[in-house]
Amino acid sequence: MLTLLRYGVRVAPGSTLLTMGLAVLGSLLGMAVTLLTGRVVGAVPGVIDGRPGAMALGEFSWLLGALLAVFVIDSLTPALQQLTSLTMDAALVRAIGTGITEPLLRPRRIQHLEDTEVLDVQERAKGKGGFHLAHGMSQLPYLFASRVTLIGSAIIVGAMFAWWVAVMLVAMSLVLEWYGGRLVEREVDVWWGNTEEQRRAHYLFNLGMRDAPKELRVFGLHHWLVKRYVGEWTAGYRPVWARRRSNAKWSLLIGGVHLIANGIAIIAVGRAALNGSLPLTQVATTLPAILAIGQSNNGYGVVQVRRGLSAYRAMRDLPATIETKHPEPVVTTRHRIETMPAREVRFEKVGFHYPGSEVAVLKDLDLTLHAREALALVGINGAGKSTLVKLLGGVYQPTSGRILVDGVDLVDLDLAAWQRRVAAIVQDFLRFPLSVTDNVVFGSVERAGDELTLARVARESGIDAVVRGLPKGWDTVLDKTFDGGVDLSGGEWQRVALARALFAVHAGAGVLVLDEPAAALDVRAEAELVERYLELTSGVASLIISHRFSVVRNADRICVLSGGRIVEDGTHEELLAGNGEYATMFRLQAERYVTGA
Ligand SMILES: Nc1ncnc2c1ncn2[C@@H]1O[C@H](COP(=O)(O)OP(=O)(O)OP(=O)(O)O)[C@@H](O)[C@H]1O
Repeated sequence: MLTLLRYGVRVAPGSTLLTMGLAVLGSLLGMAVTLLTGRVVGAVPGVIDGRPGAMALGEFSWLLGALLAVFVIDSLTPALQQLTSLTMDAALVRAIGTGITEPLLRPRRIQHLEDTEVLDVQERAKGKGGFHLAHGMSQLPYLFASRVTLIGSAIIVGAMFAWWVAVMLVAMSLVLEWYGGRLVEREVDVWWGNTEEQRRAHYLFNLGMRDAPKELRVFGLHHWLVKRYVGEWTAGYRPVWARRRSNAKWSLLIGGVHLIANGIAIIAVGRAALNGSLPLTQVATTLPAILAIGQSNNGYGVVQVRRGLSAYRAMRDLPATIETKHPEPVVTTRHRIETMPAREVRFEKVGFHYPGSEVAVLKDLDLTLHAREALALVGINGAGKSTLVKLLGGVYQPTSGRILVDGVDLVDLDLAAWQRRVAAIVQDFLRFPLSVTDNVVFGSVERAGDELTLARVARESGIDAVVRGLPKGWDTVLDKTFDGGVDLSGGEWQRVALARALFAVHAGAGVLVLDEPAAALDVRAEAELVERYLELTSGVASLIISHRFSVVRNADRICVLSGGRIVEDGTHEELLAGNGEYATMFRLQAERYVTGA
């Protein structure tokens, strides 16, 4: 509790302290109500009979007034506490969100995102089984309050009646809480997506709600989906119900023992009252205190806090785990990256296999991309073209060999600065559900307000015509689920992505990578792109990857990637004359077009 409290105070000092303060105040006021009630009840017979030495009516009225005042304040604190705890919660959710995402986003490479240990810590930080750190934090005030109530009420029972009763009740309450917590924990573990069927049910639910609206209708899968979902869901929750049944047995047993302990305490108080050894005030104070101890256990809260603590520890360990396993390169040398590459980017005997995989995607690959040159890279599916782009962008590091930019090894360059020099449209480029402007200027967010460049790239990429047709022009949100938003076609999106890359180039990027830029374009748009390709990329080193030879043949130079190496290198004409892989692939494609015609 104290660890989480410290975290809360660090992140949201005001609202955390207020929330905890109000929770503890609520408990103290509750106990004050118990004490005052005892005194009021104890004083009543004397006041009615007007016994000598008994409380005067005036004093009694004050006592009653005090009880009422404390009761009213006690009733108001939960509402206040809810307000402050909502504020605390908002601050915590924000802090936890950045606490988890920031360490994952910070590294310039992405190996850590495929590291199972990092992924595991990240999963735990997010809160396994839905037990988010924020949930743990939200239980903290109740747990603090229940502890204060437990201790305070035990003192009341001990001081006013008998310490053995107080000790017995506290021990029973803690045992019940501990055991209740264990039962909750076991049920939760079975509950939260831990069965294969639950995961499948979850997948089917998303399929129906979000992922496949068109296919489900086209293939008439509606009834199949509902039936399958119900089947998987029912099967998935069977272990949960089995666990619940077995839990209920134990809950009844331990709850029974707890009740017996409470019963013993109440009978003991009753006996003492009847034989005259316990005055009425003590009786009226002790009985509610006994009940308060009985109710102060909170097994669910304990589990929430315990799991919240484990999520907190994982979140705290996440940056260190990433830094230790995937240290960011420390750059000691200074280079003028703003002008790189002035001559070339050279892959020198580069070998690469993905983390966790033994398969070498690239083997001793040699390739030079000259400054201001348009180089096309071709190869069959899975040849490693996109992988090569990832290495060029520095998101992965070669497992052997090196990549030299103007003779400087990429590992000796400031990676963040180098990545700003590379503008790329990758195959699975991002489609931000934001305005068209945002989608384009994200190419170089520092130049976001540059209207001239925006207009220029709109012309060059051909999205000016698209934007003119949108209801709010550049401000239109590119996602139909937002008010006034629209959905673009695949080809229109591709132009937006092209505009984004061109925006980056005009903002100063020195390398332009176009990975399948024409895949979703219609024939005319493709022809336009091809026609303007060299013009668009003049002045930068550009690498274009495409299976369409109409796009590729215009490049200054074409390289064929096969078996992890560059096996052919030359102009379109040279490669055709060479009669190698390129010529075969080209003729196959050309033949199909000719036959089709
Ligand atoms: N993250 C990854 N982890 C493990 N293997 C991967 C990963 N990404 C790609 N691969 C493998 O690397 C090989 C090369 O993939 P890559 O995407 O670079 O091919 P490509 O030439 O771009 O193919 P395509 O023409 O289909 O786009 C493939 O065998 C692929 O399965």
